[in-house]
Amino acid sequence: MISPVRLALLGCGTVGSEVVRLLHEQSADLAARIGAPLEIAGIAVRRLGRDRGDLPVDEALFTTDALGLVKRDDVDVVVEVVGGIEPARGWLVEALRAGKSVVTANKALLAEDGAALHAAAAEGGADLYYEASVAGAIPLLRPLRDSLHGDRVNRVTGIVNGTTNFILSAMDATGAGFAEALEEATALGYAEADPTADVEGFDAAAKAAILASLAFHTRVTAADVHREGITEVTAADVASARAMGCTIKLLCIAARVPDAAGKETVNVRVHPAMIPRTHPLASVGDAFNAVFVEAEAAGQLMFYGRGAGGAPTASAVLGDVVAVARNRLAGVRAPSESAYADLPVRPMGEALTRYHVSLDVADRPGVLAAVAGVFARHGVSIATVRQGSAGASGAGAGSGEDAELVIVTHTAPDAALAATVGELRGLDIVRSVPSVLRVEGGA
Ligand SMILES: NC(=O)C1=CN([C@@H]2O[C@H](COP(=O)(O)OP(=O)(O)OC[C@H]3O[C@@H](n4cnc5c(N)ncnc54)[C@H](OP(=O)(O)O)[C@@H]3O)[C@@H](O)[C@H]2O)C=CC1
Ligand SMILES: N[C@@H](CC=O)C(=O)O
Repeated sequence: MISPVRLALLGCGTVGSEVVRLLHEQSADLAARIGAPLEIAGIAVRRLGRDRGDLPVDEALFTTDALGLVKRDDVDVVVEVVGGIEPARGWLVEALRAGKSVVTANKALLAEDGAALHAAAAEGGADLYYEASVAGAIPLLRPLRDSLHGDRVNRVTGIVNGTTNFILSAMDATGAGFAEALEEATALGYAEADPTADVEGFDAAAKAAILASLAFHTRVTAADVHREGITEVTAADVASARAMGCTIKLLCIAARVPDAAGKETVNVRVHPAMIPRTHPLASVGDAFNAVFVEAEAAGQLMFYGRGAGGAPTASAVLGDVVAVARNRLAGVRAPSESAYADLPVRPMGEALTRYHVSLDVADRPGVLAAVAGVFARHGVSIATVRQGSAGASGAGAGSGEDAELVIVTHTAPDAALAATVGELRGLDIVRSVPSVLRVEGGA
């Protein structure tokens, strides 16, 4: 009789409870695929006695001693779906050093200190799998880690946060403002009680760091990622994007870029951006995720699906569990990730992109020339200018004394645009600068 592969499940919340359910419902298939049954050795949670609905699991398996569970001799594989940096890092380093393979969905930890986990895995000869940490159910990390290993990935552009995509899609569809769309996302259970990590871009920045590290065989941490959230995106921005044939998405962008001396660097950023409605990512609505990968030989690839939620994320977790269990039975471990490139991370000020700038200005002769002069002084070339009456946010809206200028630039360094906007804000002819948005993807 083949001995079971025994799992320590750390966490039994949104994702963990679905892992338990799938392990139960698919136990026969999983055993057939692995060549041995999977068994839950224990489940670590924060509080015992909590109502866990009709979860098909023996209450006696629950413990609050996660580290004790990890250290048990009868545990082969550790599945971590708790989240956060500590104590998760301590548990996983302990498991990996002891030769127990780890499956985790913990993007925050991987983005902050993935190097410590990889080092512990190498030391213990264990596997470290984390497909669920980026874009939930979408098979994305293993294609980057395995299938595209013969190619050279140059750029990854993604919508990797479901909550913000739901909010921006709702704003685009209904004309709602940010607060109203967030309220809807909360009512539907997409946004958490504290939505800060999602709406301020922290969640997407962690995913961007993981994607960039894998795509470019280097180490990028969350601290290396330029991050802006969507809280400043207004209904007026969304309407303006629409008028240009664009929509606004929170994008995660990781790209190889040469520096001035031609040396390769990486630029990794998360921010809202206008993209043309014809772009493959523009039609990604609701809480879906999608990631667009550009590789030298493969060309353009698109990965699409559910990036959040208990069951979709548990699907990715179990896929990893099957892989590490098979490796364990075969007595092998996946080759370690090749972070050989050690590419410098480019400062955001040097990132090149286009901009959509809206200005409320005094409507009198010479103003357009003065504004254009500021852009020219900072080396930012203007592509188009549209003038209308001052927007709803403009100080002189409806007075006939002010006008709204919407300027779209050619590609320019971020620092040059920031200096331009800084100088514009100091001019008495400029009443306000209600919005500055980046424009991506050929609009
Ligand atoms: N939810 C999602 O859609 C996705 C989540 N993820 C990632 O998956 C992980 C889990 O997320 P999610 O399921 O939503 O989180 P939840 O908050 O729903 O669940 C967390 C679980 O961890 C347990 N826990 C918390 N602290 C401790 C502790 N100190 N010791 C032992 N157990 C503890 C909680 O116990 P108790 O039940 O007693 O409260 C709970 O069971 C995170 O890393 C998240 O980023 C990744 C992709 C999508
Ligand atoms: N909060 C995240 C879910 C997990 O990654 C999201 O909204 O995408």
